[in-house]
Amino acid sequence: MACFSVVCNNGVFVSKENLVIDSGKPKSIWRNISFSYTSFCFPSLGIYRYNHCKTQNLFFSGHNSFRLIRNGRRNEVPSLAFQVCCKAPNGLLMRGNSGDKETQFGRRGSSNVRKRISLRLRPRLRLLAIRMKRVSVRSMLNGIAVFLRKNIRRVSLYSTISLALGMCYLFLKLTAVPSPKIVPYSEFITSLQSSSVTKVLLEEGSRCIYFNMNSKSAENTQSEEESSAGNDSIENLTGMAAREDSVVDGRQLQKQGLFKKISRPKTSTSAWMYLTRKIDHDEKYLLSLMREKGTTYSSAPQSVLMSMRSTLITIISLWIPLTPLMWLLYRQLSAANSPARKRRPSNQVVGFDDVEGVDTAKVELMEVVSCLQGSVNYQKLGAKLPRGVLLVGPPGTGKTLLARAVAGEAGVPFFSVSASEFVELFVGRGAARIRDLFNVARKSAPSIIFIDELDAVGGKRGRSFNDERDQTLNQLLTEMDGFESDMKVVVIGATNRPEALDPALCRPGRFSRKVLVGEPNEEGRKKILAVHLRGVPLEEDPQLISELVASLTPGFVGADLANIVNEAALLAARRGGETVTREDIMEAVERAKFGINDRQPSTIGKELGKLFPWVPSLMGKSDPRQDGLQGPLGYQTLS
Ligand SMILES: Nc1ncnc2c1ncn2[C@@H]1O[C@H](COP(=O)(O)OP(=O)(O)OP(=O)(O)O)[C@@H](O)[C@H]1O
Repeated sequence: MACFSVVCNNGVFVSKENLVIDSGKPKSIWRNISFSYTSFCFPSLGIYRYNHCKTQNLFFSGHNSFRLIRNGRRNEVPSLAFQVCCKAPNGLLMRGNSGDKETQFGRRGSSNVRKRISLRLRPRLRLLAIRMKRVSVRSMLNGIAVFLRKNIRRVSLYSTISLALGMCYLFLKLTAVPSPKIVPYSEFITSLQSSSVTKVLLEEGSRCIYFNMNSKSAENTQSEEESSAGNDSIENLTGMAAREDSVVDGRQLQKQGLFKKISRPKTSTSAWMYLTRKIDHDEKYLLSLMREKGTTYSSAPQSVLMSMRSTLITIISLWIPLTPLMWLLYRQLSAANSPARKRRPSNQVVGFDDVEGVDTAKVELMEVVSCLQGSVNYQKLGAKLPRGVLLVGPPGTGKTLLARAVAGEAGVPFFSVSASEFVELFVGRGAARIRDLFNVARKSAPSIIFIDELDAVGGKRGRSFNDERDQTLNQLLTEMDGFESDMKVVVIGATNRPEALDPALCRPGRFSRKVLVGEPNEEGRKKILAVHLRGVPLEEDPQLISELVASLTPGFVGADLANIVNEAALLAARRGGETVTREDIMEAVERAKFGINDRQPSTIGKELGKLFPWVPSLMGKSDPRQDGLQGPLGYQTLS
């Protein structure tokens, strides 16, 4: 066993297989040692942590050392980095890192923090280095090519957007000119009055007034500005200095050239040095003042470049907040978001064999299947294929399953939607989706459209102020009318609330065929249970179990029975069994009937006791007279 890191004078060392802590003290002192924190790093698996390792992992090895068998894979070689921290009963903290020069006892310092950071960092870097070694340029290029091929549309869209943004940025950068200094209007007037303004430009179509001052005044203004900047700087520097002092200091510092960094460049490339905004109704005075002082003034339109610049900036600043909104809108409106999910016949795994206990409904739907497949020549007698079949019944009776079975048996494209998917935020979107769905179905005829929970859009009109829902329903009615007589598209709707449907939807020519999918009787329940028990490994004969459960579950629908079987399998898995036993099934029935509780003896036990008084095992009793005959359901019977 090779040791690759030996830590310390009095300490901890690591081997490939396990961790050995050499306390350097007699065994008796460290007997109750327990690990408070241990972490390992395995190169291929990332970092593994075994927190609060129990003492059962700790073995004495030799006179004065302990061994922690690590739980990782045997063939893994732990990296150098790991940490052990254990507390001895006498309160001393023993801490050791694989890279430590020495193990510390009862001492925590800043070096510990550094060590801990390096301890975390080192394995990650090592891992990164290992991964980098595996990376080859060719495989990377291949990966990129595959990615590009798969996402060509997205990539081209994103690159166009980035290119456009890049061009905008370049344009803004190239056309950027140093902006003139903005001054208050009052300052402009004062400068005019003191005849320091040399040239004025009034921009047409805006309130901007550009002006230049003679160099002396400009310098004065600049120095004033600089000294005020100096003040700010000094205030920043000292933070405590009085205002007046700081002005003096600022000037001194300015003289010393310390403000070179913050002072404006003296030579401006801009044609105009100052900018102010016009005040309304003051034009008369302004013009007379300029005339009086002999100032050169003119007016000019905004330059094309500048107007382009400002338009671009406006557009970009508008689009930045608008983009997420537009994206949301696009997602809402996109046809890719259409609720029609086309399922190919090959994907269908449900057939009529999987639906039991609803024989009448099955017969009705089988006829539709035969018509779709063309095995019944209904046209010869002038009959028409029913356009819509409405499956009505309580929840969980198998309406959806029946529709899927129809599609599976007919072997035609099946478009399954939930009516709630047509309920949209935007008026007209639900109707558009209906139109879209029917268009696709028509193109793939013969086909089946299944609309689950039809009452979500098919409710009576005019009862609410929801215009969008009424529009959606109108569209559905129109689409169902719009089928040509030889168009082999069947719409199957399912609802639990037929009374809530709009009468127009149920009239002949639309959902003309109404099929009741009711609660199954005992025979039906037995058959449904047999379907669901098909794939479950049972300890006993599935038929016996089906009969037993069917007799105990009056009023249960297919979904309840499927749930019982699933619960029983889960219970069996929980106790680690290989097969599902009768007890599991009984407990699952009890859970389905009465919920999960701890009552003893169990309620179902009592019920079973009433039904089968000769059954002692299920009532939790052990009857000494157990030498009876086997009953028909596999229970002990008394002779
Ligand atoms: N007659 C049945 N035969 C076999 N399994 C059934 C039957 N009825 C229901 N099930 C089981 O119950 C599950 C749910 O049934 P399904 O979704 O078809 O009920 P539903 O009548 O459409 O309910 P809802 O009205 O609430 O939509 C099915 O996936 C199936 O496992």
